[in-house]
Formats: sequence, C-alpha cells, structure tokens
Amino acid sequence: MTKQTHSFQAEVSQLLHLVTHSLYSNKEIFLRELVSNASDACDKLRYEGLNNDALFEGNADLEVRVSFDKDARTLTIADNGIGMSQEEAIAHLGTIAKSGTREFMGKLSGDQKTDAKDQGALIGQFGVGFYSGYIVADRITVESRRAGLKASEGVRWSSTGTGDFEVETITQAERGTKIILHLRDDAEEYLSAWKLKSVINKYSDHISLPIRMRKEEWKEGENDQPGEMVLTDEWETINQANALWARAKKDVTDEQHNEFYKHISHDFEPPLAWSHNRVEGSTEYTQLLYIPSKAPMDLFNRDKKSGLKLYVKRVFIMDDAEALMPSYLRFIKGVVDSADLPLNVSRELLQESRDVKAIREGNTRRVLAVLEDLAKYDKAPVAGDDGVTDATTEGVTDVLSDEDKAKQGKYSQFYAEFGSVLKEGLGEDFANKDKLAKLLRFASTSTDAVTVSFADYKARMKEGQEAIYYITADSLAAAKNSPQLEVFRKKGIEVLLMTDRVDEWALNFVQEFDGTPLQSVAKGAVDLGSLQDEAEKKAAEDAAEAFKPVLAKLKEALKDKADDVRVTTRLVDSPACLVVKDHGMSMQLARMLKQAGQQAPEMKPILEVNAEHALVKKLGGDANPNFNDLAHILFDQALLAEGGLPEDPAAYVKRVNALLV
Ligand SMILES: Nc1ncnc2c1ncn2[C@@H]1O[C@H](COP(=O)(O)OP(=O)(O)OP(=O)(O)O)[C@@H](O)[C@H]1O
Repeated sequence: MTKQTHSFQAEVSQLLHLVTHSLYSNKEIFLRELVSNASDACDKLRYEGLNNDALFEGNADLEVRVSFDKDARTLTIADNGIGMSQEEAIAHLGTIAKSGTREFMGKLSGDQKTDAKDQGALIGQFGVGFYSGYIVADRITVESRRAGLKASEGVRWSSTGTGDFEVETITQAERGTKIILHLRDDAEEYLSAWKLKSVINKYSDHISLPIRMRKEEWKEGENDQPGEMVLTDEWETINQANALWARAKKDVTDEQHNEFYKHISHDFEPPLAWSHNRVEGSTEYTQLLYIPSKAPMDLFNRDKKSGLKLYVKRVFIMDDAEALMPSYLRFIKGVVDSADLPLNVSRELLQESRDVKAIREGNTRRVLAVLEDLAKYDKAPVAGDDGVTDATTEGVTDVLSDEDKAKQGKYSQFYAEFGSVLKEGLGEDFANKDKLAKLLRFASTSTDAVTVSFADYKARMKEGQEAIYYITADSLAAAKNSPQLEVFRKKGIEVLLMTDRVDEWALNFVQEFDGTPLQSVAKGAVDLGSLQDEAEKKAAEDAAEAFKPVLAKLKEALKDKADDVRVTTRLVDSPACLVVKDHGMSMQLARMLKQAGQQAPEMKPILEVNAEHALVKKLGGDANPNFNDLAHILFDQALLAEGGLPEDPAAYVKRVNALLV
C-alpha cells in the first residue's frame, strides 16, 4: 500500500483538541496509558495463542520496552503483543473505541462552564488512551505487525494529531507495536531514564509483564569533561513484573490498588473498597474485587456484562466473565485467577462448571462481607441525633483504628449509588436473602436520609408493636404526606418510607425481618393490635355502628369505583384514603406498570373514611342533596392524595366548582 491519508472520526479531533489544550498540568499520564495498551496487547496475544501456538512465532516471552533517543528526541514504547493489521490500525487509531470515553467527552464538551484547566484535571484522571501521547508529542508514529501476518504486512501509521493521519505498508520482522513519540520542546524531561522509571513506578507497577529499559552506566569524563550516565545494550526490568493480585496482600499499597483498579475498570475515580484473598480448598483461586465509588450510566441495563476479568494461572482468559458474579453484583470490578479451570475454557463451559459456581458463591459472600463491614462503620446521623453515635454504630467502641475510621460514610455512599441494584438480589439470590435484608436502608418518618435499616427500626419499635410498618410511594414528599400515616404519626410509630421504584417488587421477597412481619400501611385494614387501647377500640366500633347507614349509601354511590367502603381509625386529619387488599398490588405499582405499557390487573381499591372528619359528617343522611357529588369528590381526593388521577378529571373539577359557588 502506498501512503494513504485518512481523516479522524469527528470525536477524535475533538478529543485531540482537548488533550493538546488542557492536559499540560498532568502530562505524565500518557505513559500509563501507552503501557496499559501494550499490556492489553500482550494479554490478547497470550489468549489467542492458547489455541494457536504459531502466533508466538517462537517467542512467548512477552514484554514492554521503553527507550528514548536524545538526538532524535523520540520516546518509544514497544511491545511484542498481538500487534495491528493495517485495517486495525486505521479502525482503532482513527476512532474512539471506548464507549466510556465517548460519554465522557460528551459531558465535558456539554459543560461550557468548565475551563480548559479543569477539563485537563478531569481527563487527566480519566485517561484518554492512545491519544494521550499527544500531550507530549507533536507527531506520533506507530509501527505494527499483527501476530501471524507476514513480515511484509506491517503498517506505519503517523499523525500530528490534527485532522488526519497517514498509513503505509512496511516490512517489520518482529510482531507487535512500537509507539514512537516525537517529543514537543516542553517534554524534554522524558528523555531521561530516571524520569521515565519514576513515572512507570508510580502508575504502572501493577502491570504483570516485565517493563524493560536499557541499563545505564556511569561513564567517567575524559579530558577533564564531567562524567555522565550512558545507555548500555543490556535491558533491565524496572517493575515488579508479577501480577498484582498474586502478590501478598500486605505488599500491595493503596496507591497500587487505585492504579490497578483504574487500569482494569477505566474508571477515573478510585474504588470505594476492595477485597483481596486467596481462596483455598476444593476450588482454588485468587479474588481481587473492587467496589466502584460511582455507578456507571448503564447500571440498570441487566444485560450489561460483569466487570470481572478471568485469568487461569496468570494467563488472561476473558474480560466480562459474567458467570463469576450474580447479576445483581454486576457493578463489581476485578480479577479472578483460577488454579483449576482449563486454559481453553469458553463462556459456555463457564456456565456449567462446578468450580465456577463455587467461585461465584465465594465472590458473592466476599462482596456481601465487605458491605456488611462498611455498614457496621457507617456513621449516618439520624434526625435529632448529635451525630456521635447511632444504632448502626452500636457495639463499636469509640476507639476506632484509622482503617476503620476511613470506612465511615462509605456505606451510605455505596447505597446511594448501588442500593437499587442490590435489591434485585432479594429476588435473585435466595441463599443470601437474609444478609441482603440486613443491608437495606430506607428513609422513615424519623429521618429523610436513606439510612434506616430494619435492625435500627426494630430497636426503636414501641412496646406492643408487632410489625415493621412501611409505605411505598413515588417520592419522599408523597410518602411523607400520605394520609395513611396519620395515625402512626399521632401515636409516634415510625414508618419506613420507600420511594425506590424497585421497592415494592423487592419487598415481595421479604415478608419478615428477624421474626417481625413487614406490613404496608396502605394495604389491608390497619390493625395496630395492642398499640390501640380499649377506649379507642370501643370508640371506633361505636362510630362504625352509627355510620352504617351512610356507609351503605356510599357503597352504592361508588360501586363502580370502590371495591368496598369502610370506616377507619388510621386517619386523623384527612377525610378518606384508599387502600388495597392485604396481598394486592399497590396502586402505585399498578400505575407504574400501566405507564410502562405493561399489563396491570384492573383493580378497585377500598375507600376508607374517617367518621370523625367534618366533611364525612357533612355527608349526612338522606337529606343531603349533594350526597352523590360529595361521595365522588371524597373518592377522587383520596386518589389524588396518594398520587393518582381521577378517572374523569373534568367531572371532578365540575363537582368541586359546583360546591364552591
Ligand atoms: N500497543 C498496542 N497494540 C495493539 N493494539 C493497540 C495498541 N495500542 C492501541 N491499540 C489498539 O487501539 C485501540 C484504541 O486504543 P485506545 O487506547 O484509544 O483505547 P482502548 O485501549 O481501546 O480502551 P480499552 O482499553 O477500553 O480497550 C485499542 O483498543 C487497540 O485495539
């Protein structure tokens, strides 16, 4: 192929512009990105080579070489990994491969307020892959040959990073890729072995391949000239070159974990927590699991692949090994390195393997244990609390180690990001249902913060209270103002306020907690049991008795709308409310299903009326000429109060207006 010129994809030009204009404050990350790509390329070769030994071309010692040429002012990062064909070089280096990068770019350019410096700081943490080379280079030349292709089928790609790039065919004996950076004037510092080593140590020490540089030697000066370090022909390994997860736990620093996590997840924030273990027994494996700090944008896509990489005896096998984690923990990132699985294991085989099942169960247990631990130290103040202690930290002494102190607040952070997905586990993972129930947090009538666990609630239950009361609603405001809460408020009984869309579905799987049943305050008749005294019970019965004739008329007037009408003691300030039968679907869920275009059972709610309320009293007997209109208004208002809409809003308005004039 003679030299051809191609244009960059529009997003690449945009990215390159940002890279060159805003990243000067954090230049050195380019090396992390290029070494990371080289390492990925070697992993790919090792994997493809499992079934095709010829790809190694007689050399299976994979490595990355970093070298520089002071005179030519170039820095080269070379690997003997999978390499690129001509088509691959055009496709991969002319477009943005990572969907995450594209989203990130969208966010950056959408936010006009961030100036170039802030943008620089942001992308600096995020990493922009190959294109980060342009932070320090005014031209990048890539020479590559894909493993298995003929020497004459190599490719040279070259660009100044402005608009277009050139490609031509070259002959390259060794497979793999050389990234040659023609350094800018202000990037001369990278022509120093000392500088390069320090950056590689900082960012790339976790890379399991050897990263090699030419050894330097001190050479005495001649003729009174000062001595200097000169490069020799010997290559030395400058990193630890063993897989991070295979090292002893105590030998891995937090910074190394942070860098490794960023390398495997492409996340730009450090992880919230991690767990690193060697599991021995009938199935042997090493697990290194990270809980991210932030949820990805596609968290609720249940088809999203898990974030675990599978290795077998240090050989990379696959990304996104979904069989290693249950779907509700799909946000966990990390590595599993198995000692037992065959090297040629396929995705299909993974689904059926007993070892994999054991690993999945082990991973699940481990993640839940980390979450339990974070939850134990989560110091979330409850309303009226001075923030010093609360029920969640009970049992924890005041003298916390620094490590435990660092855990404070992390569970709330985790829960805000991932609480909803965790709830999927209630329906998915019956073996761990009890553990998951302990990890749930809700707002309640005592606090708007989503921090109340079932255990906290139980510890605060009133004497004689027999159930954990909760209400589901579309929003916190709707839940808090729900008429169904009135009697609970009056009696000072806490009610959990559940406002997450999945709550009602998830609660189907949790009927009780630690022996105490869960009871929706919007379902069935209220039975406060021994929380109600005899006098109250008697008064309620009398009121119901006296109200019977009106009730009969109400039932008749509303027979098309209400399944039943009854007198209730749950209301204090409101005239009426709607409830559903004990095990019925809540009105809120039925509405949600309908909105989502799904089948929801046609159901008529029960209208409960407060016989003590002035409006209800006004309904009166036969004499009231407006009885029918009032009855409908009562029903429609109860519907409005719980977030619904009257079936015929115009008729409702007409009725109210008729009474107002
Ligand atoms: N050293 C290399 N050897 C082989 N291919 C490479 C090398 N460097 C880059 N590539 C190819 O170029 C593509 C683009 O690289 P870039 O750094 O922009 O993002 P990325 O590495 O794809 O992100 P991710 O790591 O998520 O795949 C890579 O996916 C890879 O196919």
